[in-house]
Amino acid sequence: MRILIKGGRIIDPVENKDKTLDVLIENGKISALEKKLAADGAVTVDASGLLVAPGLIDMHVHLREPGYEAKETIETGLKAAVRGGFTGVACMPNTNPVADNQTVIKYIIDRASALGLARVWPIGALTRGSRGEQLTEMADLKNAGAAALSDDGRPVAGSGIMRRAMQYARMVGLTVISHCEDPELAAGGSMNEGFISTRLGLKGIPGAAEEVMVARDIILSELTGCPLHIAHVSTRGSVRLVREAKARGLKVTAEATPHHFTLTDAAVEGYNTSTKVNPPLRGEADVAAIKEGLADGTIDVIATDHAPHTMEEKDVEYDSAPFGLVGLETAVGLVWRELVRPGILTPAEAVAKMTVNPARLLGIEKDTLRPGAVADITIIDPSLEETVDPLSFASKGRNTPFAGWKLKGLPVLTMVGGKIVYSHAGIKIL
Ligand SMILES: NC(=O)N[C@@H](CC(=O)O)C(=O)O
Ligand SMILES: [Zn+2]
Ligand SMILES: [Zn+2]
Repeated sequence: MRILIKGGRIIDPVENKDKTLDVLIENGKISALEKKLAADGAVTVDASGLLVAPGLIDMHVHLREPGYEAKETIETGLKAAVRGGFTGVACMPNTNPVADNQTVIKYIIDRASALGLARVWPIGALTRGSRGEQLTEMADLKNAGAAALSDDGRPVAGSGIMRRAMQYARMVGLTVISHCEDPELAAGGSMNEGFISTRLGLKGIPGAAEEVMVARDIILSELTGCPLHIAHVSTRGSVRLVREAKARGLKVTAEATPHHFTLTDAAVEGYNTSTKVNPPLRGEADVAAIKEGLADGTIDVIATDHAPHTMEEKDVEYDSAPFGLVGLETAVGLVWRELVRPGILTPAEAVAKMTVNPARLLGIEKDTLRPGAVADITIIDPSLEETVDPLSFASKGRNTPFAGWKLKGLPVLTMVGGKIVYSHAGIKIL
């Protein structure tokens, strides 16, 4: 099987490339990258006017299987991933049972590879049952294929256990991904603490609930030498703490989600439970700081924190709804709307935050379009515009705050290992 992608603008942040070239794919690999390639008998994709990037990676996804298949399965989650332009995702361990042992990690890997959609890198739990009490067998998790360690979904409340977790994670060579939330400061809250929470009569979660833990984990990363990645940064103070940590040369990285750089807590007015997410949507100064952090490199990664829930679970009073919103199928459109078109990031910078940067953190090689590389490729049409329709999602989750939004700049083809796993109806394949 040979595929020729013709006339696209190649964006390869690793090779520092941004120019119009043809790409030939043979036997699952990129075999040539040149001007005006000819390949008789090859399937040809007309990519004129389109961007051809290394396959996008979303390093923060909740696939929900095993245990919560009513919310999502590995299959529906990966269908959503490829439809969103992602050739690979890292999935969080807050399943049932928790991914705190080899069996669950291996199950996820086997199930995903049998599907042949996007690649999956499971993240193992830091503590047993993510209960924050006893460490997991981290070396076993790594041997089974865990790409990083996290108790995401729950904060690690105790500083002592977090310190020991980082010591062991460092020994086995895995990054710790931290969901930074002080449980006492956040207790009972369902949205950002501020003027709007007061007006809506909802209990707030202060930015400080995140920031005290970001500060703590940076201090523990320095103490232990363990690489630390801060999940879903939502406040100006967190951005500042990460910036300072980097300036001091610490091994600290961070991610931001599309919802946190697009929406403020004003979106909660109307009590749409699809705006209920942890950490909560924050204020305007926070959104501005996240954009600044993305632009100046403080925030290395864009990740969705795709968190599907059923309609029944979300169709309740705001304060009793579960936290989380889906993101896989709106991510690229929001990146283009909020970051690329306004000039906050170049296309290559945006692509780097969704390819090589998360890949390096997870210890994955595939992140380039250089000949010889595995053909994981995402094609984006910067001028394609569509209205977000949750009913058309491949995900089981319909819980998006972006329903009805017009997004421009969308993925149109996703290729994994030389196989086209998603293509938009509008793309020309001959
Ligand atoms: N982000 C969320 O609001 N929810 C996530 C958990 C998490 O990412 O902490 C979930 O698993 O539903
Ligand atoms: Zn989290
Ligand atoms: Zn999460």
